[in-house]
Amino acid sequence: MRVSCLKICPMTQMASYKSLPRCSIRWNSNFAPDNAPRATDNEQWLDHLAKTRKVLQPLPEHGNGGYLLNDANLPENRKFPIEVAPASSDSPYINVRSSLAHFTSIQYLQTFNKHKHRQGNFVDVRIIKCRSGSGGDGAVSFFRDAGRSIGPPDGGDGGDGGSVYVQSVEGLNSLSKLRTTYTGGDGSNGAADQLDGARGKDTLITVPVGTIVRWCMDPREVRELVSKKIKYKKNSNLRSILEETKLKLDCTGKNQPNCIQLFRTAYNPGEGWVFKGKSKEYHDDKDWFIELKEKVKSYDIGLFGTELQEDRFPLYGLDLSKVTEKPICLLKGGKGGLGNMHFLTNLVRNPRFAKSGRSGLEQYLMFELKMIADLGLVGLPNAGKSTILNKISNARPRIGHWQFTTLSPTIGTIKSVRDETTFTVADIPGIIQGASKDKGMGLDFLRHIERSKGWVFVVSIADEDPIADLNILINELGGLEKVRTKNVLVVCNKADIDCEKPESINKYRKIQTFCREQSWDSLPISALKEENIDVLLEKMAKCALY
Ligand SMILES: Nc1nc2c(ncn2[C@@H]2O[C@H](COP(=O)(O)OP(=O)(O)OP(=O)(O)O)[C@@H](O)[C@H]2O)c(=O)[nH]1
Repeated sequence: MRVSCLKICPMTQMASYKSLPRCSIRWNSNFAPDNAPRATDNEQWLDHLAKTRKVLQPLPEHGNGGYLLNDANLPENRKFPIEVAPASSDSPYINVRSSLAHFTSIQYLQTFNKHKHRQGNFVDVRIIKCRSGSGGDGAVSFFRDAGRSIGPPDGGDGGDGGSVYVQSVEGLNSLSKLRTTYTGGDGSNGAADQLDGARGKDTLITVPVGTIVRWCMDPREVRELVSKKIKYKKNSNLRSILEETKLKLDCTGKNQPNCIQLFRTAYNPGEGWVFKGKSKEYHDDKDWFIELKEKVKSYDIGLFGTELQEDRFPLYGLDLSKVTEKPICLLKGGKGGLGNMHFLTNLVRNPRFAKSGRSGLEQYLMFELKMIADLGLVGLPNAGKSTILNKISNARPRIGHWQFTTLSPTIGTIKSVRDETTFTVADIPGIIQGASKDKGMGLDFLRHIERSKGWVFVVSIADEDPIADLNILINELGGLEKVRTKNVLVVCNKADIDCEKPESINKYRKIQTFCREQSWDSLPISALKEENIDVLLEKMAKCALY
């Protein structure tokens, strides 16, 4: 029995249907495997490579940003400040310098890891080590049979390494279940009888919709770097050190850099051989091997060129704001090495060498979950945000009379009374003065309302100066300019407290005037007593949907 299969010779790039022998099958000992590349095929291929070397130079032109990770996936906040340093004339890359704070997460560098103390299982930032598999080595083997002690080379190619993929799916709402490391399987080595090695197993990272994947530095390296800097600058804080430390990256992109170029640790073109029997030194002395290496160099250059095209990661990250139909490749596995059957020529009769597989890629990637809610509730701690969400939706965030009862965001879904359309509202932890400098719970949770259409400011009318509270919130959120990019509604909660007193009315009037100047809507409510909730819902729907 013989199995018919399609075998493509990487040298001739020609495909032919031939019979492929399988190990357990007895067959005519006078015949070597008939689909092995022959000496003439191989010579033609090697000559062809030598002639086409110029065509296969590593890609000097700036690619369009990779085959999968293209512009369409860039997040909205893609414009973080970068300095583009003019690349040297011989470099095919654009050098980009940007603050380390853009490529790391402060949560992972703080000794007190805030994310571990949140409510429930909610985790919205993870730094994950990803490694794609290495390609297997080509095999050095010769056909043998009863009547033939040594036949033509029949070593198969190594299998390709497994890749790391990511896919966003519905039904998940935390990154807590992600592993700390994802590794693609290594490709198996080739074997005798022209058997190619098995492909390494791919690995898939499943994340919630709304996750952004960014390239980042090894957190251990960043921690070392920061601790060294803190020794010299005693008074500086973590955030300012990250802001001041600039990171230089090789990027690609036509006019503007858009992808970070990743490099594999592997051999130079023409190198990367696996020897069996005789050593590398023995072969390096031989003219025929030097000549062969020169020719194979072209094959390697072509291979490295393809890798350079594929091994790129979007500078501003990969935005998985919708369900991804097919998994997206983050890190591609290494290519398997060529078996010795490809090196039989009229001059090289017994190639006791094969090519080794290409290494995989190892990178740290930061997964950041940005929940996608139509409206975000923002307010100082204790303003009554959770109470509002509790009253208007089925969500049950924690409510308490102490500050920072809410430690993680909660999303509630609301059905508009008027036209039955639904919208979502996110309750995030309270913001205090200095939150942008990491005071209180910091501003990390803002990521969850960054993409919201509207922001609902909740102030407590029972507080001494609600207008000052509103200004604190606006300043911490980045100032009026930034706030104006959203639909804004200002809700004065706790209107049941001292509602008849002229001071309370005055406080509300001041807010009303301020809002009118900004063309924002405002209204007083009592979430606790459910007063004015219907009007609130109507105004919220307007804010979220129009
Ligand atoms: N009198 C009165 N009390 C209210 C009203 N709304 C909320 N409260 C109370 O205010 C306190 C804080 O309410 P929360 O809803 O937890 O406030 P929060 O803004 O979510 O607070 P953080 O979780 O710290 O951000 C609770 O004791 C509520 O019962 C209201 O309309 N009137």
